[in-house]
Amino acid sequence: MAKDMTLLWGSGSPPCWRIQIMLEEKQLQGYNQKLLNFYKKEHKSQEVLDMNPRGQLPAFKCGKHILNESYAACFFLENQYKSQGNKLIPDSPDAQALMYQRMFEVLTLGQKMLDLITYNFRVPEEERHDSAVQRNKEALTAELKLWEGYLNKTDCCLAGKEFTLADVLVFPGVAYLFRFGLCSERYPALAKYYTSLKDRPSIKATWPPTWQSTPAQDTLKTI
Ligand SMILES: N[C@@H](CCC(=O)N[C@@H](CS)C(=O)NCC(=O)O)C(=O)O
Repeated sequence: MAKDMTLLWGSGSPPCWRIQIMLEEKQLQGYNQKLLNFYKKEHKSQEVLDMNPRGQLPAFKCGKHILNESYAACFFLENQYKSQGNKLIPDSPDAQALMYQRMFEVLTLGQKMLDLITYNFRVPEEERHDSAVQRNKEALTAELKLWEGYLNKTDCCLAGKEFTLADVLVFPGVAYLFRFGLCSERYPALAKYYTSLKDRPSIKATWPPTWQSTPAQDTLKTI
């Protein structure tokens, strides 16, 4: 069945990584895949646009179904392959409620992270303001404190002891924070979460290849 799936992806992109982790968790190795280069603008190629008119990655096709949103693809795979590989939606109402809550809350964390990390790429030099950077820093710091609090209250994974869909969707963003220099000492619960999951087979097998060959950055080291 995995032979009927195609993933166009970019290295280091959290949304792409989510689908890769999901495919591993569901034992769907052997899918067709193509690693594209953002710097060469390969995500704007006709091949991608045919699957994703926004020219963004991931672009994922499963049989006749195109799923360009990482959340949509992960939910679809969990539902279609419920009994294959790891079950990622817990039955217990407590764990399920926490899983849904955290997986959607991370969209806010992701936005605040990108507001700061991508500021210089997005905003032309003459329009940049130190005060805007400072505001972005403060917003991200406040958000990270919330996540520290959440992770201090759980055992290992976001919704309890079991690895769930929330971890598939959130872990790549947390890894991205550390890739951009988040300080483990100032954010010990996030660091513990990152360390405890980074060697999970589905995550290790899909670690962004460009992160292995290029040095980490220090954009977030002062927050
Ligand atoms: N909502 C999408 C987000 C996809 C997305 O933002 N992809 C980024 C890479 S992380 C991209 O392709 N950016 C290039 C662009 O927008 O031109 C998802 O979660 O799948």
